[in-house]
Amino acid sequence: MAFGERLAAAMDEAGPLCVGIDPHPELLARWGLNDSAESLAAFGETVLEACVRSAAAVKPNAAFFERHGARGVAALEHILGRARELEILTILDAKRGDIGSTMEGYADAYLSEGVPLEADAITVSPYLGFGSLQPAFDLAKHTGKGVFVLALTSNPEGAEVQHARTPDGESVAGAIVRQANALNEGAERMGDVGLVVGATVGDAVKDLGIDLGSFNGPILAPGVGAQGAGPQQLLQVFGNARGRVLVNQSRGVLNAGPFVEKLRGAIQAAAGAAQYTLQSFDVQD
Ligand SMILES: O=C(O)c1cc(=O)[nH]c(=O)n1[C@@H]1O[C@H](COP(=O)(O)O)[C@@H](O)[C@H]1O
Repeated sequence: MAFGERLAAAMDEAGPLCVGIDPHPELLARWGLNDSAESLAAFGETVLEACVRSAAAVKPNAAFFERHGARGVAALEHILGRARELEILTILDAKRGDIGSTMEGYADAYLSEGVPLEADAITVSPYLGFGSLQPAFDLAKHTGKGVFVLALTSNPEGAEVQHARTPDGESVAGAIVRQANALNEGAERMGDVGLVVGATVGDAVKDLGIDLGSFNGPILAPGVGAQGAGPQQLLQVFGNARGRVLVNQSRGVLNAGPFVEKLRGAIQAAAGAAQYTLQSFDVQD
C-alpha cells in the first residue's frame, strides 16, 4: 500500500500525532540514562512501546543518533527495525538534499526495501532546488514510501529563504508547495509527497498566498509543545487543511518518560488534543 494511504489509516486509528524520537542528552539524563549508544536504543524502545496504537507515526531524528557515530547509527537501525515489527510508521528525520546523483544514494539508503536504515518516509531539504529531490520521489513511488519536503520551517531563521520571492513573484515556500502538490495529483485520500510546515509560522501561510487546503498530501507540523505552539497556532496556520495535518511533538511528550505508562498517557493526551483542535476546523469554516 502507498505511504499516503498507510499514514491516513494510521491517523484514522490513532489520531493525528507523530512522536519525535529525539534523545537529547538532557532528556537522557532526565530519564536516568547515560549519554551512550546503548541508552539511545533503550530510549527508542520505550518510546515505541508507548506509541503502539497511540500515535500515527514516530520520527527519529538522525542527529541525536549520529552524535554517537557507528554505534549510534546502529541504535537507529535497531529502532527502525523494531518499529517495523510493531507496525509503527517511521519518518526518518534526516533533512537530506543533494545534487541528483548523490540524492539517489540518500534515497537508496532510506527508501529502498530491505536496506539497514529503511524507513517509511524521510524528510528532505529542497535548498538545492526542488527538482534535485526527484530521485527520492521516484524511489518512494516505487517502494511505497513517503517524502516530506521542508516548506515553511518552525525556526525564525527559515523566513529569509522561504519567504523570498522568485523572479515571477511567487514565494519560495509557495513554489515548493505547488511542485509537491503536482506530484500528488490523482491521489485519493492523500498522496505520498508531504510538506513540513511549522506550527509556529503564524500568518506566513496566509501572507504568502499559500493554500494548504488544496494540498493533497500529508503536512507534518512540528513546533507544538516545546517550541511554544498550541491549539490557537494550529488553527492559525492550518485552518483549512483538514484531515492531512500530522502534528509532531518530541520534547513536549518525551518529558513524561521514562515510564511507559506515563509516557503513553502524555502521547494519548497530545493525540487527543491535536485531534480535537484539527476537527474544530470544520466548525470554523
Ligand atoms: O523536519 C522536522 O521535523 C522539523 C522541521 C521544522 O521546521 N522544525 C522542527 O522542529 N523539526 C523537527 O521536529 C522536532 C521538534 O522537536 P520538539 O521541539 O522537541 O517538539 C525536531 O526533531 C526538529 O528537528
